[in-house]
Amino acid sequence: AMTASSGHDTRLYARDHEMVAILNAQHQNPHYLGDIELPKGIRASTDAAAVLDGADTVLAVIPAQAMRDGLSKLKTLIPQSAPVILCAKGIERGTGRLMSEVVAEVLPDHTIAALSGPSFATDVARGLPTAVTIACADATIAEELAAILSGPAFRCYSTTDLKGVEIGGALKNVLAIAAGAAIGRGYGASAQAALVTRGFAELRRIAQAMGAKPETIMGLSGLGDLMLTCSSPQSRNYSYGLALGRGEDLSNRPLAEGVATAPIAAELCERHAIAAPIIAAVAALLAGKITINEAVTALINRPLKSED
Ligand SMILES: NC(=O)C1=CN([C@@H]2O[C@H](COP(=O)(O)OP(=O)(O)OC[C@H]3O[C@@H](n4cnc5c(N)ncnc54)[C@H](O)[C@@H]3O)[C@@H](O)[C@H]2O)C=CC1
Ligand SMILES: O=C(CO)COP(=O)(O)O
Repeated sequence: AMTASSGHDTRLYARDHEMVAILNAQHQNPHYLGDIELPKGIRASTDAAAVLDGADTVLAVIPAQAMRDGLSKLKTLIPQSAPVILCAKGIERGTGRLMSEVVAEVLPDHTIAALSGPSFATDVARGLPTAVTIACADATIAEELAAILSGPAFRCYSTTDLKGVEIGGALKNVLAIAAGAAIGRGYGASAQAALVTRGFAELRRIAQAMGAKPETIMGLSGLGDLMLTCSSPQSRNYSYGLALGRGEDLSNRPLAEGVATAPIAAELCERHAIAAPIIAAVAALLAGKITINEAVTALINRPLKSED
């Protein structure tokens, strides 16, 4: 919707024939976006070759855990000259790879960029004002992509800090589960603010260890998306946490990327001796190893330390 609103010829590949037919005929995507009117310029198809033929830029909007498989199937169809913009927020389970590292393995000769920041799909589709960050190691390409994607209500900042952008996007989902779980369990807004703030300290620590820039973590793709995702039931990760906290049934829920990212993020922190007790608690909670009450008690009773 954002590229079409900015006047670009926008083609969408999807596997679901019914969704494609409805999108082309009614300019809506009822299952994901309700009755929101999408730009008429979007043309959807189940024919990946036709969609990708001659594309100048490719946006990869596949869940993080399916990114390797999804792009592997399409790799011969993606034009060599087209930068691939990753929109998934997560760390690959099993390998611990960031999405750009996964894609570098699948499409080693392509320019890779990542688009991230506080942006609920429904807000963007409605044309509500949104600001995000696009990262690419090549500053000129990052600026070009920011110009291409920006539109009347969509403002795109650019950076060369690909890792920083990816780490923020992946970890805010894990922290949103913690925030939602605390609210769902009835711990209140003060506990929520404490979890988000100390979760942000963990994010900063991990980012520093991975060589990301502090400015990126303080920016839209870090703090910005953390604020959004940890405070709104519109977030699937936050609402997953809410349901967990309330003891609700967790089957058949929409995608919550933090569920898959939490264990691998916790493992990476442990391996690199980075203190990340909230991320570790989310992983343990999701694995059924501890209860929310035990997690909160353990966090609050950790040895006292300086606030860094
Ligand atoms: N929905 C949102 O507000 C935002 C989502 N994101 C990120 O975008 C990524 C995707 O999220 P959503 O689109 O919301 O998820 P979704 O679950 O709503 O849709 C994902 C789509 O990918 C398709 N898919 C799954 N595996 C595939 C494969 N192997 N090949 C081709 N298609 C495949 C699914 O059929 C589905 O249509 C996630 O990492 C999410 O964190 C980022 C910003 C905002
Ligand atoms: O990343 C998002 C907004 O920036 C969407 O968050 P959820 O995946 O938690 O819905």
